[in-house]
Amino acid sequence: MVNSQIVLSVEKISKIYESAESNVHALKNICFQLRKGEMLAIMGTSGSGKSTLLNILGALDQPSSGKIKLNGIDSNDIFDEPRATDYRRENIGFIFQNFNLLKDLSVAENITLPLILQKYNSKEIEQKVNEMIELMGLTKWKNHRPVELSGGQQQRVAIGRAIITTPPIILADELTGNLDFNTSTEVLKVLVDMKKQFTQSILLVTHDPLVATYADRVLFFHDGQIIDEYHCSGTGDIEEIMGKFQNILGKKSV
Ligand SMILES: Nc1ncnc2c1ncn2[C@@H]1O[C@H](COP(=O)(O)OP(=O)(O)OP(=O)(O)O)[C@@H](O)[C@H]1O
Repeated sequence: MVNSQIVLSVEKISKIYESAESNVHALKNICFQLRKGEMLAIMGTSGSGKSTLLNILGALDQPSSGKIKLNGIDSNDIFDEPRATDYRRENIGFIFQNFNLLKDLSVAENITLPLILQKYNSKEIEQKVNEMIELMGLTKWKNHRPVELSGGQQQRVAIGRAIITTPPIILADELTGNLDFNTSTEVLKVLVDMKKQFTQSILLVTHDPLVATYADRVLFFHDGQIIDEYHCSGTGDIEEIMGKFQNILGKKSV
């Protein structure tokens, strides 16, 4: 359930990439909020600023102006190392298109890592990891290495790893980009189940309207701005989302 608590507040974020030849205004006064338990999808044309936004939310890059507040922490305080690394570890779970699992570690060990980094004790670690592996339907694969798993199974491991510490926010970048339709559907259902079970807040960037139908809300980006919004409450209409996306694609050629 989405509740009224605001987890992430993006306040007038702008980003200008400066170079000798020209300046690129990649984000222009972006404002939005994410509530606890909400899944928000960001869709947009190529070059509309999605990766720039993800980098800023993940404390990998600084905005030129504006600020973000995550779980009450003001972003102005977090962009310098080593604080940024601690901030990421404590507040953000990442899910990537290419899974980014550690290839020499087993499924269980990959899921364990964030708990070790956050200094959970060994009893808690064992219990949490076993529970997560069961929830993800990966019990049979617990001691296998990622290379022995299908793409969908690997992405389930990545979801388990991102959510195991129930961070304030999960950032997902094209999480179905390497998966076929059926596997994407299976992975998205797992993600939605996890979201409900842990009241987890998730922001995902996607080109895939199927992904957006599972979100609670979609923000459409074009040329560094939010130009449309769609409330789907987890049962979005793929035709309607496609229609809005086509509209943005049309704007691109104007
Ligand atoms: N490091 C950089 N230096 C200069 N310009 C950049 C840099 N990174 C991105 N840009 C520019 O900023 C704008 C937004 O880029 P961004 O990568 O955020 O878009 P995107 O929506 O993620 O695109 P795509 O869907 O193609 O990945 C683009 O015009 C891009 O060329």
